[in-house]
Amino acid sequence: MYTSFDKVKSAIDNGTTVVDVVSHYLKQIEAKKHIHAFLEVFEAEAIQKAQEIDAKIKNNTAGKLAGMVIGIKDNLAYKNHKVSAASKILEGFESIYTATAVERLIQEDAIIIGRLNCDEFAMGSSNENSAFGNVLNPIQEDKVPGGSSGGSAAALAAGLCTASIGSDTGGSIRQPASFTGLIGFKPTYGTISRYGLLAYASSFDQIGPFTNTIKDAALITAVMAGKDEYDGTAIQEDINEFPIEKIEKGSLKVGYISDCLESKGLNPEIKTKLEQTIQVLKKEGHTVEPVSFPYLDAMVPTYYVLTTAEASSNLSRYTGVHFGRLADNVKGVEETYKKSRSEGFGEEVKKRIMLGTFVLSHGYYDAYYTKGQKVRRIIQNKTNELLSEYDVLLLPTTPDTAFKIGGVKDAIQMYLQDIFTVQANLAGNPAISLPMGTHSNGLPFGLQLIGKHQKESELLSISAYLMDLKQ
Ligand SMILES: NC(=O)C[C@H](N)C(=O)O
Repeated sequence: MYTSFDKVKSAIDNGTTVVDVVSHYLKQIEAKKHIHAFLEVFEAEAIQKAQEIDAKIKNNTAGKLAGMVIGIKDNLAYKNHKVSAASKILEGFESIYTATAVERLIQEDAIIIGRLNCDEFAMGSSNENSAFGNVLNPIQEDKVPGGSSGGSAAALAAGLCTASIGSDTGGSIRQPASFTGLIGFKPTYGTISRYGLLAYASSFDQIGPFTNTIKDAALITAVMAGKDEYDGTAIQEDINEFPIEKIEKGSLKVGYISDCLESKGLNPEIKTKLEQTIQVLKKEGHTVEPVSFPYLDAMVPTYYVLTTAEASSNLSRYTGVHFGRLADNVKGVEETYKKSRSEGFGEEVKKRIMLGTFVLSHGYYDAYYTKGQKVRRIIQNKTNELLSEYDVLLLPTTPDTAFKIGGVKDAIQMYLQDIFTVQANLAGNPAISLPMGTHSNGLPFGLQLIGKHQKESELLSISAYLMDLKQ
């Protein structure tokens, strides 16, 4: 019912209260409990906030997001609320501060309705790595919703909030958006402050929204974006708006990455949809050309060498002493750390910490970490070179549609989910997954656009245009 902010606002204009809107979502959350999108619902608090915002609306003092009900991924800090990154090691931990992104949403009167399930520390592509149980894809419940922001995708796709927030290190917003038929937007690295985002791989992590409309994606992202004294890697300017401009016929230069289109693992129906999209764009007079990006094979290895290295360092703070869960009956530092970490972290997280420690270790550092950094630079340079000639790059979001729960057992197979999404994180560019098709198996899938650094308006404008062309 309230699938976009415009719909919420028009209901409010016609006499619906924000309390009504929140109550609607709470009922839906209860009815769809079994998909397990939420780890916690802030029921009483959301109703109370809604009452306050109803009063503000009456007094004409409400913020830009009054009436917007948002779920946040469980790796975003929210003062006096639990945050666990879906890990046992942080079970019961309450945050003592609020992430900048969340704070800015609240400042504009968005209502935070709860914390959303995800893969533990954002490591995964199916949400099966959550320590608190997996999430069902609301489109077909025997399928995964994708990951790591699987709860964020499932909650919005099931109609449990107006929008949701996730984080994207290597595709964690775009891949679940593709699997659930949503828009998933990863802005340029640094557009949104990472302060209060539980770090996985700091030079990759970026917060972003899941929405049903481009207008909502632009609005929410702009609210969260802009400089922040708590994150030195954040953009140095204030951002008020990402205006959506009209795209004129024949004005675009689109490069489609032929290596992705020809990739062996790509589902033929996704390939066909991409080819059709290319034809539609050409018919509208745009320049659409194949471009070569010959590093597809290097993408996943480079991503996993570098992100695991960063993760091994970032996750060293979870000792059971400073944060979260302390193992029972332990003596001395070594035993305390060992037992708390062994019991607190899940298998995938442990695997990545070990891999990251290995690639950073003396003797292997140059062979893996330094080499990985060099390849990253080559990928960045090539991406920028292509985007100096084209407005956007067009490629699939995922090789296939959502898979069966438990259906992908092989780690490499799981990592290959990210083959088309990690380019934007390695290069830092903004990228978006747009719900462009439905497969004959009944599942949605997305197409992806990669834009120029800090040109979110341009990317969102082209996205809106492409989604309109589709209809
Ligand atoms: N976090 C992400 O962006 C997802 C990616 N599949 C990973 O496991 O690293």
